[in-house]
Amino acid sequence: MDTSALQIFQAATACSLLAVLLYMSGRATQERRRPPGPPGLPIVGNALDIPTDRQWLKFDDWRREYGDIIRITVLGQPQIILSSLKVAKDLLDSRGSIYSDRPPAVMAGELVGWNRGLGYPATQMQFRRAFHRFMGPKACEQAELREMLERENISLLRKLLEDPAEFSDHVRRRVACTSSTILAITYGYPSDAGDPLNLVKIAEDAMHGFALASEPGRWWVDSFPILKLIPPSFPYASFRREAQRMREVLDELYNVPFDYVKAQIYSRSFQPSFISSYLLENTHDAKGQRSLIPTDEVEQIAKAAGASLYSGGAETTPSALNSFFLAMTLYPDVQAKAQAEIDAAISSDVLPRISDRRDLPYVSALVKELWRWNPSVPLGLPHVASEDDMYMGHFIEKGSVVWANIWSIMHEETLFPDPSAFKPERFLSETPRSAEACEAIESSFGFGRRICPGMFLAQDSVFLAVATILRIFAISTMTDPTTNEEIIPEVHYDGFISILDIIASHIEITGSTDYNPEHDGVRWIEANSQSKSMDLMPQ
Ligand code: HEM
Repeated sequence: MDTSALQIFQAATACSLLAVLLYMSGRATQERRRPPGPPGLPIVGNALDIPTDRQWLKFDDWRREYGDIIRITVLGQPQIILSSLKVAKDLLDSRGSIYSDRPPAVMAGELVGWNRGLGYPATQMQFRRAFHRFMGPKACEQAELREMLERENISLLRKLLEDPAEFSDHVRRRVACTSSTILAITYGYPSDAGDPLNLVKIAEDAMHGFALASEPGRWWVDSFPILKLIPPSFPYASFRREAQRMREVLDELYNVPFDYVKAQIYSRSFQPSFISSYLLENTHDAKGQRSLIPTDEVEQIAKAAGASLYSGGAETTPSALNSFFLAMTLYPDVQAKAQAEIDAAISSDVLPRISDRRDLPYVSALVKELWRWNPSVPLGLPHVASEDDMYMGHFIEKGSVVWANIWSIMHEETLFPDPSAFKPERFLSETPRSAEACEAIESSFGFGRRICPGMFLAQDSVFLAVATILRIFAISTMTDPTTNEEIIPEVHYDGFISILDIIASHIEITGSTDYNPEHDGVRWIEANSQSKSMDLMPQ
C-alpha cells in the first residue's frame, strides 16, 4: 500500500471509530437522559412487576418513588407513564402532533381488526370531525338529542322501580347513552322495538372480544409481531384462531347495523342518525351530485366510526353510575344535600332535566366528583410517540407507548386535597381553587387530539341519571340481619375500564313512596317526543 493510500485508510478508520464513539456516547447520553423508572429484568423488563388488575395503583406507587414521568419496558417495548396534570398536558395536549397516534396493537388492532376503528391513525381526522358534529357541545344542546336521552333515562328509572336489586344490570343496559341509546343515536335503531337484529348481543360480544384482545401482556404476538405470520391452522396458533373468531364478531358489528341503515335509506323511511347523515353527506357521484351509493372508503369510515362509538361509550357510562351508587351509600350526607337541592329547585311533580343543570350546582359538582373519585378509564387509552422527543431533559424515543395515569392525576393532593374522600364541594365556586379543579376534571376524558369525543354526551346522560335517581330513590347500605350491622359494599374491579362490580345485595335502593312514575316526567316526554321525528342532522 503506498503512503497516500495508507493515510486515506488511517483517516477512514479514525473517522469510523469516531463515528462509532460518537454514536455510542450519544446512546449512552440518551440512556442517561431516559426518564427514571423501576429496574426491570433482562428481556421481560418490568412485565412481571405490573399487577393484573388496578395497574394504576402500582403506577401511582412508582410515581412516589420516581416522579411524574416514569419509563418502564415490557418485553422490550418502552412505556412512559405520566402521573401529573402538568406533564400529561405538556406532552399530550401541547405536543399533540407527536402524541396523537395509538400504538399498533397486533392482536386487538391488526388480527382482530380494531385498528379500523378506535385505533385509527391520526391522519384520518375525518373521524374526529364527524364525532364532533354529532356529539360535540353544540349537538348536545339540540332538543332532539336531549329528548332521546331523557326518554332512555325514563326506561332506566322504570327498571329501577320494578327491580331495584338488579341496579347494576339496569345501569349497564338502560342508562341513557349505553347499548340501546348508542345504537339509536349511531344507527337510528329503535331502542323500543325488541332488538330484532340481535344487535345489543352482537355489540356486547364484540366488546368482550375487544377487552380480551387488548389485555396487556396476554398475547405474545403483541411483543413478537413476527408470530402473526403463523397460519391459524398450526397446532400452536390458538391465538390466531381466537383472533379469527373475534374478528367475525367484530365484522358483524361493522356490517349488520350498517346494512340496516343502508336499507332504511334506500326505502327512504329512516330515523336520522349519525351514520345515515354521514352517508347522505358523503355520497356524491362523479359529477358531485348526491347519490345513494357510498364509495368503499365512505362505507369503511362509517362502519368503523359506528363501532368506535359503541366501544367508547358502552362500558364507561355504567362505570360512572356504579360509582355513583357506591358513593351515595358511603356518603349519605352528600346524598341528602343533593336531594335537598333538587327539592328546592325543581317542582316536586316533575323530573329534573338536562336543562336544569344551572339550577343544580351541587348535583353538577357531585357528577364532577364521580369523574374524579373513581375515573372510569383510569389509564386512558394509550398514545404513541411518533418521533423522538426531549421533555424537561428526558429523552422519549420514537415508538414509546405513552399512558396518562388519570387516576393519579385525579388524586393529586395539591389540586384535590384529601383526594380519597368524596367531596363535591371542591368544585363549588366558594371553595378556593375550585376553578382549577373544574378545569382539571376534563382530563378524566383524556388529552390532546384523541380526547374523548363522547365527553359531552356522557356528562349530560350521567347528570340526568344522577339527578332523576336522587329525586325518586333513597340509596343506602344494607344491614346484616344477624348482627344488625351496616354492610360496607364489596367492590371488584374489572379490566382497563374501571367497572365497579358491586355486590348488589349490599346496596338498598328504595323508591320514594310519593313518587308516581307515570307522573309528569313520563307524560311530558311522551307528549313532546311523539310528534317529532328525531333529527340528529348536524347543524
Ligand atoms: C364515563 C364516560 C366516559 C369517559 C370517562 C371516557 C373517557 C375516555 C378516555 C379517557 C378516552 C381516551 C382519550 C385519550 O386517548 O386521551 C376516550 C376515548 C374515546 N371515547 Fe370516551 N369516555 C366516556 C364516554 C364515552 C361515550 C359516551 C362515547 C361515545 C358515545 C365515547 C367515545 C369515545 C371514543 C370514540 C374514543 C376514542 C377517540 C379517539 O381515539 O379519537 N366515550 N374516552
